[in-house]
Amino acid sequence: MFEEIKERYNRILFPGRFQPLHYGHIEVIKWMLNFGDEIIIAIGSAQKSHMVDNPFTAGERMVMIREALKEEGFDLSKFYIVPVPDIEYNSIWISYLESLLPPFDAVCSRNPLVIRLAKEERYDVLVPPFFLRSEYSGKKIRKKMLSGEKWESYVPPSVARIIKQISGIQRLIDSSLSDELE
Ligand SMILES: Nc1ncnc2c1ncn2[C@@H]1O[C@H](COP(=O)(O)OP(=O)(O)OP(=O)(O)O)[C@@H](O)[C@H]1O
Ligand SMILES: NC(=O)c1ccc[n+]([C@@H]2O[C@H](COP(=O)(O)O)[C@@H](O)[C@H]2O)c1
Repeated sequence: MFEEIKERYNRILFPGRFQPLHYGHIEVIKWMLNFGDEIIIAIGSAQKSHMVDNPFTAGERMVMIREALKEEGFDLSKFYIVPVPDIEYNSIWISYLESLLPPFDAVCSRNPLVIRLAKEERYDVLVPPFFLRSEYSGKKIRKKMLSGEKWESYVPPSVARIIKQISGIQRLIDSSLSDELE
């Protein structure tokens, strides 16, 4: 049986790490706007940066997301972009989000843990289709950055520009090195 999805939500929560924001996220955002009036983009793992899986700071990710939304022609007044540090307490993560964020009435994610936690707190969950996941994936984009392959076409131009301004590729390379010096 299909789960009931309301036709329209006031505010949809979209959590992610956005390391970095890529065109897959842009497609998910376009898709979500068919279901909701406003979107809260929660920048998860906000405390993490300078790591091979999480190279960019929450502030850098916030600027990337805002600039990309502007560049892609979205109406910024429909968006909240909020950094959210992780907590070591999954069972209260949704209440933690409720205490930090504007009220939301649905959650959009493909992450099984996020889906589970949202459903347990009785939120409607919107699961987007995969948009060209073979290419639009943070992990694959970071891998290309590390191996010197072309990565720029997978992210909006403003995101590529910001990554270059902050010497993000060198940071990623440095983050991947061990301290086992010869
Ligand atoms: N190409 C895509 N199509 C549909 N959903 C996507 C796509 N890429 C990411 N998502 C979804 O967007 C949300 C936020 O994703 P996230 O910021 O972790 O990006 P990611 O590409 O999955 O990154 P990583 O590979 O670093 O885990 C998750 O629910 C994820 O499943
Ligand atoms: N206990 C917690 O703090 C908790 C639980 C579930 C998801 N999250 C965060 O939400 C974000 C989910 O994003 P992804 O779907 O991109 O993994 C991540 O930053 C993840 O760490 C945190």
